[in-house]
Amino acid sequence: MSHPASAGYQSGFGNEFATEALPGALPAHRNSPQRAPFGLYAEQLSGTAFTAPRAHNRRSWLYRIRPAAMHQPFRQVGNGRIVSDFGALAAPPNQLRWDPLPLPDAPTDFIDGWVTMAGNAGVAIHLYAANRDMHGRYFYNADAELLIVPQQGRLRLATELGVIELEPQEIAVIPRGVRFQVSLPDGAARGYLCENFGALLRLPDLGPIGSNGLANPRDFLTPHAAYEDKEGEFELLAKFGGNLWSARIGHSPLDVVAWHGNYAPYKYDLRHFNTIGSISYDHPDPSIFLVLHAPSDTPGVDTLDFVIFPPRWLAAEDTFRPPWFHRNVASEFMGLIEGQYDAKSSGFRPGGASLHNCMSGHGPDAPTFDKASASDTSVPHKVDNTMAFMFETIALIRPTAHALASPQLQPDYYQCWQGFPHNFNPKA
Ligand SMILES: O=C(O)Cc1cc(O)ccc1O
Ligand SMILES: [Fe+2]
Repeated sequence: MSHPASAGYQSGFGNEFATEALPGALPAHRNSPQRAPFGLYAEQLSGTAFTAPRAHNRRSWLYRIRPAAMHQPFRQVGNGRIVSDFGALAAPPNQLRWDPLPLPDAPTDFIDGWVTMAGNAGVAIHLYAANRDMHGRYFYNADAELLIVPQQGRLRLATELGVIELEPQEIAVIPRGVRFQVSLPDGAARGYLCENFGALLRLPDLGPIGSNGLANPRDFLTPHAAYEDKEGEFELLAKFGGNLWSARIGHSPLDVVAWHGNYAPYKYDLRHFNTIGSISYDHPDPSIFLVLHAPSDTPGVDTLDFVIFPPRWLAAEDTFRPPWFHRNVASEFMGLIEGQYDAKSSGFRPGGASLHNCMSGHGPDAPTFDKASASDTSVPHKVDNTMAFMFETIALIRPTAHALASPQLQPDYYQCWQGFPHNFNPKA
């Protein structure tokens, strides 16, 4: 398998990067010289407490044409279909599944295209569907870091710290506070978003797996510095305290000419995931598919797990190979980027979503159960052309009113677990 090299990006997870779009723009050996090079303003962007332990401390130094403080006052604007209060409704214990969100008819940019599906204190889960570029409009999120999972159409993420070109089967993370603008090279785009309110996403420990495997750090890519030196009548939009606020700004805020530090956006190609599984018997817990997680203060318990189900070989003998029937203390919101998910024969479509909340029974649908119960497990089988994912959290994932009233909600989802025959025969 070969994929394009990391041309145009700096590689590594959480590294101390250093990059300048103009040679000499990055001050040497100090952050805040009396006068920064080329008349730039030095500015620190902190993503963790100043005193966070070194291993978790994230901040970057930005050398920019104008300080970030230079804009008109913010005024509150409508939140559109973005919801931040997840306590208002009773969350049903039903298994829920949605068809894909249709692409919009009216002109809709990446921010206007957010529809909040569900959330809790640790995460907010949205879909986006958009058909036009953010014209003269820049956005930042003071509430969370933003995990972007495109499903259809590429995204061009022009951020303060450089440009990320993103396509389906890749993900990006934009740190809290980083200003950015999204354009759509394919004219339309759709996908999933997860706001992470908890600890910053990090790579999991590997335990007995050893020093390599799952998502390898070198496959995470951070852009080089790139800046716009542009004056005009622009809008700076902020998501702050759950609400949207708008300010006029007379220049592009993407004016960072050089930066260094470890608080920066990144992308990762899910096709590079080193998938590990059983080569003897039994289907392991899905924690082996963990890409990134946000740990809580309790060891082993996460406020967000980002898990994928990539193409892989199934080789376990005398084993029911697809996901088993189960109930978990964790709550699971799933999406499908491409192909078919191996626990479901139909109905879970690319761009669609499902929600199996705390202790709600779920697992293979009836046709999948029948097929896997009868398959020949003496030969390996490749699950191919597929990419599903899961946002899993320790807290209940509470669907929004919109999600529960959505025309995409499948009222007959429960049917896929009806009609399992009574096979029990104590005399067999
Ligand atoms: O519900 C799901 O499909 C996700 C899932 C997959 C798996 O292989 C084991 C447990 C689990 O929750
Ligand atoms: Fe599950």
